[in-house]
Amino acid sequence: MDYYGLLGCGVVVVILGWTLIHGIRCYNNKKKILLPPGPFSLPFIGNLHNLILSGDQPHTSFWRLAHKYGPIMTLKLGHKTTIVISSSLVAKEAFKNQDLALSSKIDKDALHAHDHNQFSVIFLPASSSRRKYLRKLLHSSIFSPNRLDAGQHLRAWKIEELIAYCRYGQVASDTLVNIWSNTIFSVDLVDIYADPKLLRIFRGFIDQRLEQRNISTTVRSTNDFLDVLLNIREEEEKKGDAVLMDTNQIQHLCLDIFVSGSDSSSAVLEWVMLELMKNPETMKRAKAELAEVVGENKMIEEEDVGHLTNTPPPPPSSLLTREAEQDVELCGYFVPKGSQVLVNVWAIGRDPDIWEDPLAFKPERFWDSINLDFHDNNFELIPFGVGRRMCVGLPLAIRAIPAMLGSLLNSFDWPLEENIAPKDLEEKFGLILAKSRPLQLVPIPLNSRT
Ligand code: HEM
Repeated sequence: MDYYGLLGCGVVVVILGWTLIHGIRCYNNKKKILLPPGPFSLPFIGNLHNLILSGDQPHTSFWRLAHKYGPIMTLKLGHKTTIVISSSLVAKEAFKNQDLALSSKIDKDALHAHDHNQFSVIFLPASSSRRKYLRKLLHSSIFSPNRLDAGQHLRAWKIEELIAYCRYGQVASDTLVNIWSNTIFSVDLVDIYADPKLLRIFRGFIDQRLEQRNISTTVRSTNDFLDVLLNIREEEEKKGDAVLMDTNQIQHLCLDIFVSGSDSSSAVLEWVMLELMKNPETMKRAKAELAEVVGENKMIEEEDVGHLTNTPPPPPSSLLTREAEQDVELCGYFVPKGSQVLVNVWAIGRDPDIWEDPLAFKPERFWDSINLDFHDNNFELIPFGVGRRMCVGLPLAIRAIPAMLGSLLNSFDWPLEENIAPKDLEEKFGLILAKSRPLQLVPIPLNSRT
């Protein structure tokens, strides 16, 4: 075949190929799969009226609507298409098979202030190489078993301080903030935590540490998370690599850890204490176990935690919030690119098909699985999230929170507050459900028993 013959064949092949691909696309479009079912939506406001009129918190409204429309439903929140997942089976289907496509976070304008969206492990797209790098670093440099062991004395010391003061409530959440701030910077942060300009505060710590390191290049006495990050930066500089771990990145990473770690942990502690107050038998059993395993009036070490069955942290999460990075087919329905995907963790944790007597506080329901499996195969229990976005602080949370709770129970009697008002049981909506008003209890030191 001559040159022109070959060229002609090539053109025909290209045209046929294009026609075939175009034909397949058209066929797929016609085969159109539908969005999940959901209530009729109004122009502009979508289904916001369904949520507002119910008078409930968003997670409870979603739960009620799911009874009518099923475990995967579509709502329009304003103009935004929102897919709400309310069962462990659909969550499993979504995150076992489509995790990457569903692992981006919902973009919010507020995140663009100080470019937090560009540096945050929480808000960078799941496929971003910077995010992968940061997540790996958090696993290996702050939440690895060795690192956590190394920082254990520090956390124990903070709990001792708490027990010493014990003005419970305010102090408990302050202690948790200080545990994280000591892990990162080796200083207490709580007095300034209320300041909204946390990034600026972190900057001050970083500059101060850099100065100390300049004065003495050999001594790295704190060896906390900040030192680890500055060491990484030094390595990058030495190798002449592009410096990823610059001061800006360090500030944003610290902000992520503070925001994620502090509220969630203090919420758990408050809810467990409240539940124990409401369930005196369970409180009695927990205290008896602590006295037997550790000895009355002693602090609980993190290594004791694995031997205790009565003090599991109940999950205070409400919703996991994700955004579909591409079109996805889920349980036979269409989840369009750009839609927000909400997983109602609250509803899954209260599903009567999974949990017997789901609203009762029964730590004994976990006795068969002392080491609660919060990991990926167990979609019935996902307070720490799932897949690529799963809580990176989990290994710390499941050691530090029970140690703190156990120490409080083992050092004090907590007289039953007879007038727990209905308001005390109310939730304040957020991705982590806090109490609507702080729990105030009066501890009685054990050695003051008559
Ligand atoms: C009982 C306490 C805690 C609960 C219930 C909790 C829950 C969660 C949840 C639900 C997520 C989102 C997961 C998802 O979207 O799939 C998350 C993410 C995260 N948590 Fe936690 N958390 C707790 C403690 C902590 C602590 C102590 C830290 C650190 C000190 C921490 C750091 C983080 C970070 C950095 C992320 C973002 C992970 C990512 O996007 O890759 N958390 N957590």
